[in-house]
Amino acid sequence: MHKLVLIRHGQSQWNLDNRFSGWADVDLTEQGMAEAREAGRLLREGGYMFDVAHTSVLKRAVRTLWGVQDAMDLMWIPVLTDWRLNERHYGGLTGLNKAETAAKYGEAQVKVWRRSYDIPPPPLERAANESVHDPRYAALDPKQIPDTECLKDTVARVLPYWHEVLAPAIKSGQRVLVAAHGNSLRALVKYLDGISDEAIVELNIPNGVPLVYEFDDRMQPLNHYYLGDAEAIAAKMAAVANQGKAK
Ligand SMILES: O=C(O)[C@@H](CO)OP(=O)(O)O
Repeated sequence: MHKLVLIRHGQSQWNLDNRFSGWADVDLTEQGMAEAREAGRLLREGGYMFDVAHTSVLKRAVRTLWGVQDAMDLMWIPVLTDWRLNERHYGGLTGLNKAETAAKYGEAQVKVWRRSYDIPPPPLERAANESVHDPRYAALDPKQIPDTECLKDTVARVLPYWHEVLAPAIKSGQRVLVAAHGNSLRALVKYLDGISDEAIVELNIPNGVPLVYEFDDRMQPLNHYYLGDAEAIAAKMAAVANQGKAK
């Protein structure tokens, strides 16, 4: 049996401020850093060990990984960063307050923008898209840099990373840790669990909680579970869902 551990970053400043983040490179709050260290403590106490870690090119995921590695005394393992694990690009909603956006456009519209499978938020104007000039994306074909993304678009970049990099590593026996984002992990989980386009709308991933997947030798998922207190995790998931309420 093979295991994979996924973790969404801890609370970011824009999670706290309830703003759409997407590719904006927002840092963790003190609480977010504490969540990362607590996740590392849970993993260490659960006897987990990793040979390699993968994360996005956004500092909230990178710093969460560092917190986990530090708490596990695993700062020495190889880390690969890749834009394909980035958060879903939030287009023209990036930086806006979610509750204010719901008050303006309605909660139903905000839920469509946040959670629908194939309806993207309004796009950024290319001229306003700072990622185009960001050195971390310099190696990409400019066409690969999105102006907005729906979850389907995120699936289309996350799954090649799964098939080309993560799954072969896990199958070869490597113990892999992935620190990423709410929607890039929803993209992966949708694929692993065969979740329908309709059902994925209701799936919310909590900040800073290890999510363990078990696979058979053919990399078919057998089981998955969060580590930690079930009630606290359910409350964190509900809090994520409620961020789109007008208040
Ligand atoms: O703002 C974002 O980029 C994401 C994750 O924090 O938010 P949401 O849960 O609204 O998709």
